[in-house]
Amino acid sequence: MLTAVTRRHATQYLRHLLSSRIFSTDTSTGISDKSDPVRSDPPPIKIAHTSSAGRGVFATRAITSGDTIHSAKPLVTHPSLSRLHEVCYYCLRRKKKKGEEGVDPNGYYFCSDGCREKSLAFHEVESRGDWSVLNEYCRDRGLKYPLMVKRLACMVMGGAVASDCLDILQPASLHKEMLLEMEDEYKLLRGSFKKASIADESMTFLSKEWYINVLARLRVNAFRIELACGSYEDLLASAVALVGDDAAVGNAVYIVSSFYNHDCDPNAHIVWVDSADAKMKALRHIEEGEELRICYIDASMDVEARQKILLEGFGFHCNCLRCLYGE
Ligand SMILES: C[S@@+](CC[C@H](N)C(=O)[O-])C[C@H]1O[C@@H](n2cnc3c(N)ncnc32)[C@H](O)[C@@H]1O
Repeated sequence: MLTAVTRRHATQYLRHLLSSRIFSTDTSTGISDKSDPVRSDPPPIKIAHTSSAGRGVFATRAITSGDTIHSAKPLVTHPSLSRLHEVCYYCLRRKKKKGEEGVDPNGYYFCSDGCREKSLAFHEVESRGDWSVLNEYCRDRGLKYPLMVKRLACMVMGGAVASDCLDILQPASLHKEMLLEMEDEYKLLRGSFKKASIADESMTFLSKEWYINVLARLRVNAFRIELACGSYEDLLASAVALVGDDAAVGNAVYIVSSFYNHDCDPNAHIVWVDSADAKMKALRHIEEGEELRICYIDASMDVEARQKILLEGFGFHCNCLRCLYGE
């Protein structure tokens, strides 16, 4: 539950986001899709309370099927462990050619000087640590969120973001086993920073409570990113990755996109083309005032499977029309 102070803070923060590049309608540095120009400001949405799903995103005017509703830049990204040296360490764009071009001394690839520059704030801190133990821990258990928390902690230490920048997002409710697991992850993370000789003053925010708070928000709000295949080679690489069940290039969290609620028959969806820069698109005609909803899961699953995943992963019983009719 938001307190009065955090609610005021959240409102100010949202205002800031709506006028900032995090919530962007500018495609010049994001995905460029000249055949489908993004409409000019302001974006046709507002965030408001829903009757049964907390806050949600509503259309402020009619939106045509296929329109880009808005573009979105991630606040935090992290490549999948199996793709660490195959995708841009900042925007998750796939490495085009084999070879050393754009690769830093640690073997990480940056697709452009822009991405290298934007990652300076966290990469300087991150490259001081030895993350092999944390990576191994995550790889063994199939975890991805601890890596995003590590990246966020480096961003905070590098001065790129405030330590409470995700507080506005809804957290997952956590059970006891999850909390115990998080305590271990926290110790591992803090220990790795200590070994990297990060000064205690730079880590004052990095408490166990901060770790749990951030991870609880990532659990509900982070997106798993699978890029469209741009070439025959990409297509084959994806097919190979699927054998290892890891087709995702990485994970990312966005602020405004995190306010979209779920429907098993959604009217909007999030699209990535070649990087973590995303677009929200309308799947059908949307009336002014209608709530925009995306599908969090594979919509082709049967109703029981969908209900189970939504309850266990996101903590709610879906009562969309498809679920009500048992479709
Ligand atoms: C990504 S957030 C969406 C924004 C959220 N409603 C908020 O106020 O920040 C996901 C959470 O929203 C709620 N939610 C999303 N879709 C829902 C639905 N169809 N029915 C009930 N709750 C839903 C659940 O609590 C879920 O964990």
